[in-house]
Amino acid sequence: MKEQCTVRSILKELLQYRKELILGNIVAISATLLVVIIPLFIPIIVDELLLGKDHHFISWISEHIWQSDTKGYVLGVLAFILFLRLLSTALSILQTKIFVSISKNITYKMRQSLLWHLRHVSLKEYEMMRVGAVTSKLVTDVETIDGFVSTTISKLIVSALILVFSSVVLLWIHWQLALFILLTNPIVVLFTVKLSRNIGKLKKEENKAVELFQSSLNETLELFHQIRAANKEAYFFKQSEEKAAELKEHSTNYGYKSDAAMKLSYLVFLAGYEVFRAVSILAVAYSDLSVGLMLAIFSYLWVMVSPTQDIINFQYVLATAKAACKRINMLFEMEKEPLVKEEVNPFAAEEVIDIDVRGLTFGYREDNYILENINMHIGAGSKVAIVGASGSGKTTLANILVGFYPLKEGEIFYGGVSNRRLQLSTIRENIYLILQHPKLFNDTMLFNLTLGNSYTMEAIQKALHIAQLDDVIARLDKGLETLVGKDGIKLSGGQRQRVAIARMVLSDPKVVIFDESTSALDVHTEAKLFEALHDFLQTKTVITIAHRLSTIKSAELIYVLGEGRLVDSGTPQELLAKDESYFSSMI
Ligand SMILES: Nc1ncnc2c1ncn2[C@@H]1O[C@H](COP(=O)(O)OP(=O)(O)OP(=O)(O)O)[C@@H](O)[C@H]1O
Repeated sequence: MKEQCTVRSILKELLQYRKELILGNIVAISATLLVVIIPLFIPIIVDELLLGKDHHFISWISEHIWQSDTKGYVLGVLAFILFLRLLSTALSILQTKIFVSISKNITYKMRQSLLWHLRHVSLKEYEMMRVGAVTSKLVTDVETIDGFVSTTISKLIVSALILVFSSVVLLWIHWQLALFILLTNPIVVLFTVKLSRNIGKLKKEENKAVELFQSSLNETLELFHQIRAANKEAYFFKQSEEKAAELKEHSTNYGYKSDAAMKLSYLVFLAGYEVFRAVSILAVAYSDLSVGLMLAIFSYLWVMVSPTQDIINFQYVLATAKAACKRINMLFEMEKEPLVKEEVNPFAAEEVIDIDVRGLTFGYREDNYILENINMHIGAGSKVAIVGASGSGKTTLANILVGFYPLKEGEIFYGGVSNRRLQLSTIRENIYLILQHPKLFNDTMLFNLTLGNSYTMEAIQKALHIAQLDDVIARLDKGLETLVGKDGIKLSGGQRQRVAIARMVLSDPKVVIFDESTSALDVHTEAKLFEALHDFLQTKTVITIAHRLSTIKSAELIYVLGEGRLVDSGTPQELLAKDESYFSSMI
């Protein structure tokens, strides 16, 4: 599906199912025709068997099929009508199966393309994203589209055909009466077009209220631990309750107003129906219309009720679909990561690579630079540290190096290839950033280590050993199969950091960036960890960001950041030799 939701794009998508649509409509039309012809039997039976008027039907049956008395003919026709209804029901079940699978396929594709878009959304968009708002669009709004698609394909053509068929029969029975009925019908449709516009707006407001409620609840549940720690449950749940109350308001508004609008439209139709009935009785009194045919007209008027209502409702469904599309498009409008045509992949080679940063200037907002004119060289296989006061831009620099944000000013060369010629995802695949607060999935320890990739048990054991986790796993009741709880709540901060390190070992990247990744470990465990990591990191380019001297004392080169600028650099010995270096102040 195209990355935009419009009624036109949905209809275009529908055309992909031409064959199924044609088959479904043939089945649907057959199912309807079978029931629509039933009212024709009534006038014939009434006129021929009760009023003695001849329509040549009974005489035809007695001549070609079988001879019987009144009772026999009535029972025979009854059996035939029941058979028609049974057949029609079977066909309409088949029709539903065909149409439901088309509409579900279309909405599945829409969800698929929304998920694809979300997967490629830039980190900047993601940072401001409200999860509840996104899920409500993916669930509620796409469901609204589903309603539109299924109504359109299953009802529109069939309803139109029934109306045409019934009109032809009415014209055949009594053309003056039929013209009167057919010409007054559009008034109902016009009346409903007006009403449906407002209903579309109400639906949009209702879906928006669902979104706000879902966002608020999501956030409250996500941060429940923090909320409880701050003893703020009452405040946050009250907020969700308020959103639920607003949702109630909007749903009530939409629920009863849309129903009232449909009922009003139906009332106008029924009023017309009563008028037509009265006029039909007059037609029997003042023209040659027979009582049997008058009953047939009544039946056909009744046959027309449901398709007319479907066509009326279609306008409401169309209005709500347009509203849902507008909301879905908000997701499609989210900026994606830039697409770069990649010609060379410096990471494809076996060797370890260097990183060269030239004139890097960056701000999360255009008017506020966090990093200014950074130049640094990180040699292939070297061990470099970045230090600086809190807020000086170290994490921002790490995020840029690992390809989280596209660059506007300056360039970074990875193994001699500019970032402008590389997809951000390629950079991320090869450079591993270990965060200070790694996120864990509410799944098993094993899943949190492998993230769904398959590794040999030997590789996993080795990674656990390097990350100083073997004792931790041994103490867990189900070992690697132990569930770690929401965001790894069952593990300590230091254990979570070590899980992230084990993940990195398993993924075996070319470059590793530690961003305060061992800050929660005691100095003794940290030392043991780096000792175990020593051989593994030997062939990799390593960048370490830390506030603690113990973490970076073995670095070959140290860069010092101050308020977004590179203020100093050198070996630990060189920096220590200076009286006023930031590095000296760490001791
Ligand atoms: N995603 C973001 N959007 C907007 N501003 C941000 C974002 N991340 C960080 N900043 C801002 O950028 C500045 C530098 O933050 P950064 O996290 O890079 O510093 P740091 O040196 O790593 O600090 P610390 O040592 O405390 O981790 C801060 O002023 C922060 O408010």
